[in-house]
Amino acid sequence: MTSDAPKPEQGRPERLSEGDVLDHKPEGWWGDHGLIYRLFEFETYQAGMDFAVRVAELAEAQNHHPVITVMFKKVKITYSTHETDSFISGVTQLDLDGAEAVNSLFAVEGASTPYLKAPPPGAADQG
Ligand SMILES: C[C@H](O)[C@H](O)[C@H]1CNC2=NC(N)=NC(=O)C2=N1
Repeated sequence: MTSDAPKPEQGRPERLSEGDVLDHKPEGWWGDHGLIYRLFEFETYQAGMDFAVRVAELAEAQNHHPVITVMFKKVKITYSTHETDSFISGVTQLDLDGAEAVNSLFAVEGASTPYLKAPPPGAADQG
């Protein structure tokens, strides 16, 4: 008897379980319902917009594109993978890699752009 369940799509990234996402999500990111996301705060609207542009450049370089929501002095970045091995969108290693890269970008920008609000000391270990 052959199973009629769709076979994992060859060459597409594996959709991770919720548990794997929680275990491996980068510092400061939240994960649920097939998404990971983080809210970044800035001193000005323009600083947030500048950061959003840098995230877009990163996404193009990685060919992996998050949803970028620009608000007043806040930017929300949300990653999920549309084309997974299981035919439905969800979190894959590509999203974890992207989120890690966005964290590095924020850390660097924080160092060089006075308008970015660096996380308060000790905020990192609040997950
Ligand atoms: C053809 C191109 O490589 C694909 O459409 C890429 C583009 N960027 C992407 N971004 C995201 N978030 N998920 C994808 O599955 C995806 N696929």
